[in-house]
Amino acid sequence: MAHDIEVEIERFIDAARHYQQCLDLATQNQQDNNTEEVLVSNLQGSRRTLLENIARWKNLVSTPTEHWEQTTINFCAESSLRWLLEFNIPALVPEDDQTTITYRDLAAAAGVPEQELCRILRFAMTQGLFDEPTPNRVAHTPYSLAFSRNEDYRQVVLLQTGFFAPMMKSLYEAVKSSEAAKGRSAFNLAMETDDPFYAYVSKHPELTKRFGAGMRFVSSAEDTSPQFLSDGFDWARLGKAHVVDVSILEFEPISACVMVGGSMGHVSASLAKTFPLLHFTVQDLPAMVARAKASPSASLSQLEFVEHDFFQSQPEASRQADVFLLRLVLNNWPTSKCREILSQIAAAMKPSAKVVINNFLLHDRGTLGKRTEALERARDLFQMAAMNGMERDVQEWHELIDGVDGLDIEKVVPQVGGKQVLVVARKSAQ
Ligand SMILES: C[S@@+](CC[C@H](N)C(=O)[O-])C[C@H]1O[C@@H](n2cnc3c(N)ncnc32)[C@H](O)[C@@H]1O
Repeated sequence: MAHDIEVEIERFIDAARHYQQCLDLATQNQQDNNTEEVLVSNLQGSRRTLLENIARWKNLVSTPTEHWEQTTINFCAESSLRWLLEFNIPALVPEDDQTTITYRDLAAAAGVPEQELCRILRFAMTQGLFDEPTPNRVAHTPYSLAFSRNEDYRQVVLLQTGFFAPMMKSLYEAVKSSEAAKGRSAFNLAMETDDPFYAYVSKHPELTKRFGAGMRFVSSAEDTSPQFLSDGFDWARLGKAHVVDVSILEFEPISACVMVGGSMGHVSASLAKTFPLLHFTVQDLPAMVARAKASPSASLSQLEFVEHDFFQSQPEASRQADVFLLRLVLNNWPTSKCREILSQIAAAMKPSAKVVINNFLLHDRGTLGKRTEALERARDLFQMAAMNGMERDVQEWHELIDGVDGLDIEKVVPQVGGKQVLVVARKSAQ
């Protein structure tokens, strides 16, 4: 244990030294654009290493009592954050770093009681959110300022704290009352609805808006770009071919500069641009198809949108398809449901057709940094709570496909240094 701590201290000091060197170089400001790119990437790397080290340290040095204390801090942090963002407090604090606002003026501007505001802000300040540089006057920190400058960031955190958090907290009740056996999830319990997750979100405009903001924010913060899908499968070799993409993207259009042709069917749209000989049939439920047909993607001649429920037999036209593409779909469903979806596809496949699955990959325990692993596992728990879905590791992808009559796995390709995986399957020999 003492040795572990010693090694951890050395790692931490190394990362901190590296971080400081990067900062020093950056402030000397004598570099050209190329050096600046390297510096930014080095800074990013050493910042992440520091965060990973801190996560390991916390686990290493905390006693059970301190973990309990941390849990108290965590749930207060979550609820105070929601309170401050719902009342849009960040937008009411002056952005200029020389200017501050009194608690009284801030409370009046937000229309909230001064005493509650003050108590909630003083807790939030312990988490790096806002500051009180002189008594009774509130100022921004870089963290609180980000909410005032980036509305998508505010919306995505409101989605987490106001919608995802209650859903995650119902995981216990969901298992206790065997909701999965009734086709329901923790989400159904928390929201007191029988609607499936996506149907519920699309019926609630405020939630749909928050999801749209969430998708924009996540696509700028994480590498979920379709580039890996484009590079990882030999699309060019198909020549003139027909691809059935079994789902559209779920929520509001993302700006055309982020995703080719708007978000509706953005993955097919992006592949269509790179591989002009491919023709795409993009399927989804009726409401999604109606929205897609009204989006900019509808004008692309290589794309057609078709209503289809993937638990039903594929339309006759799919029998000529060369590829069935499932991107970020199967993690939304438990294995038995995934097999139903894949069986419908297998039944429609011509002998030379392929199934291409693009999803997140669960890495083996202990092979990633603690914080990265926690985020990956959190994504898996989110799928469990929302839709009884799951993220899968390499073995689980094999098990899933092996359990589908008429499909054989061809290859599983993890993204090097990334979060994604490509699973390619072919029709079993008769
Ligand atoms: C996570 S999104 C897929 C995202 C998209 N493929 C992408 O890569 O961005 C899941 C999609 O599955 C669709 N979906 C859910 N149930 C469906 C069903 N029974 N049949 C067809 N599509 C369905 C939803 O409407 C939603 O568009």
